[in-house]
Amino acid sequence: METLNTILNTVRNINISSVIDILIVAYLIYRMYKLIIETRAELLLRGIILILLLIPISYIFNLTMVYTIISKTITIGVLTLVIIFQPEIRRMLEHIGRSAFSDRRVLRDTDILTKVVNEIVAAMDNLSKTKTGALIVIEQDTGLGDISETGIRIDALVSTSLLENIFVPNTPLHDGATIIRGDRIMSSGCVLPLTTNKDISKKLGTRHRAALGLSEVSDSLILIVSEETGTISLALNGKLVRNYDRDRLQKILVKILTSKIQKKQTWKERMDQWLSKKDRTSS
Ligand SMILES: Nc1ncnc2c1ncn2[C@@H]1O[C@H](COP(=O)(O)OP(=O)(O)OP(=O)(O)O)[C@@H](O)[C@H]1O
Repeated sequence: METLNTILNTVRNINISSVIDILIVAYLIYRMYKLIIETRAELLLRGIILILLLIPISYIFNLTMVYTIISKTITIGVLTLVIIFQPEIRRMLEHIGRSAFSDRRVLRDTDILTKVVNEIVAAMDNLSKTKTGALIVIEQDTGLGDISETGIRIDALVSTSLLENIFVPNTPLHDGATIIRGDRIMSSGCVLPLTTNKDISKKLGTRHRAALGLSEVSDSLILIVSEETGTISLALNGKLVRNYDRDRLQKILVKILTSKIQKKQTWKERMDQWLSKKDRTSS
């Protein structure tokens, strides 16, 4: 009866700020869940949930030793979690920042986007045919200013011939990654963070590990040409997909980058686009 009264009292005390409070916490938990699921943190999270479940169980069944150990180590546990989940927490905060503020790094014009993609894809295709190792990063919402500073500043319009030139073996810029922001090549010879994922194939060398590493801590699209096989791969959100041919690469890049544009368009921009399309078809 007492429990029922407590529940009723709590329900009676719910006001608009409690609802907002609950919604914010639910949203944060949901984002955290989405980021953790299918990552190396997923198994860890299951283990933690299991340990947390042991607290009420040990309390109910009077398992004094288990209860004392778990409840006493929980504070250290929280600190350890922050350290272990650091990349995931970082990604979550960046996601929240991204949804809150619009960014101008991403291409907003579909015509320019198509042109930039065409130039990149043609370069990737040629580099693949000549088995020239290459690492190209297309920056999205996560700013890569710090990584760009590890290389040599270029600041030139994206073009197939320039990209091909950059990766000519034994030239000063060929080592490391080339970073593209919008329709410009920002810099080349940049050093990317290597992945710490122990599950990836031993056959993959540092170029692919560097691509995966950056894709784990940013939303960039990272393209790789293998020097050994000429294979084209794409790293995105901590995953590496291999064996792209020219057509598939073109399609996937346009698809991902266009969806970014659409997400970022304001209602006014969408309306203007719709009206201009309508004008074109009626004239
Ligand atoms: N941290 C890094 N950031 C950027 N580029 C890197 C990094 N580490 C290595 N690279 C690039 O990768 C090259 C070495 O590639 P390696 O042969 O080890 O990789 P791989 O994944 O086996 O690729 P490939 O199939 O082309 O041989 C280096 O010469 C350098 O250009």
